Amino acid sequence: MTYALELKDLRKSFGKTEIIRGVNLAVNAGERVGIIGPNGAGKSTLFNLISGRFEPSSGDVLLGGQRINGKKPFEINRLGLSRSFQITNIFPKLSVFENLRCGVLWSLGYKYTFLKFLADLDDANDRADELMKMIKLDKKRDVLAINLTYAEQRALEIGITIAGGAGVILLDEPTAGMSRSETSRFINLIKEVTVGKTLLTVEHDMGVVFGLADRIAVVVYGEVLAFDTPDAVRANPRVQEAYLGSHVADTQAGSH
Ligand SMILES: Nc1ncnc2c1ncn2[C@@H]1O[C@H](COP(=O)(O)OP(=O)(O)OP(=O)(O)O)[C@@H](O)[C@H]1O
Repeated sequence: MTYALELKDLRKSFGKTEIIRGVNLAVNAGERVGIIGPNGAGKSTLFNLISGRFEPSSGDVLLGGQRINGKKPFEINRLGLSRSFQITNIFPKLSVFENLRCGVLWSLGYKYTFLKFLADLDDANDRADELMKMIKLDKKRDVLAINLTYAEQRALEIGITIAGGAGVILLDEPTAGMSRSETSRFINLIKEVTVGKTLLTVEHDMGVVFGLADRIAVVVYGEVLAFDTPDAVRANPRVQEAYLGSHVADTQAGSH
């Protein structure tokens, strides 16, 4: 069976310290996976290994069965994996439409001539329009990104992330900094725009991860302690002991 994304005995050391310590994870196509764990557990490092920002010390990362470790982030992107960052990477002085069109054109690659660029432009315009509707910013088409609300900027960021049509999407704390009502609306938006795609998110907010993920990977000290459905993770005594205890108690008390 080919997985959308597979990590095989993945390890990463910085100096003498092993931060990722033999991670195995197999994600099915179309699955939504939330990665949770205490501060410093290695979640961001894992994302950096998957997206090609860091090279693993050993082990493999497979995208659709193809080994991608050692490849550059842009090469991995062209192979169908797209990542958004906690820090938004939108162009503040471009409009919503222009930002999305840049995302589309970038995904087509740098290696084209001006004539090819012009030929692609019509398609890029159509695709940017389509994305704008998906992220519900069509009424803000010509507004500069800098003048959007924070939640709108995050939506734009997601639009840019999915612009190239990647099948595997990595989102780093997509709802960080949002109010509660913005967060629940945003979870729905993420679900809508990633239908049919494979989604990995790093999350601190338990409400978000339990609302969004089909399966949750609990990372503790660079290892995957559990990888299971939200209910099974909630009920897992090892997870409760190592990490979730207080959150689970809160959740069960109905505080989210
Ligand atoms: N480039 C680096 N060089 C050295 N150490 C690093 C580097 N990147 C991360 N680390 C260390 O690896 C460990 C895991 O960090 P990482 O950022 O992956 O954790 P995290 O689970 O994402 O934490 P948080 O929830 O706080 O974002 C930390 O101890 C961190 O100091």
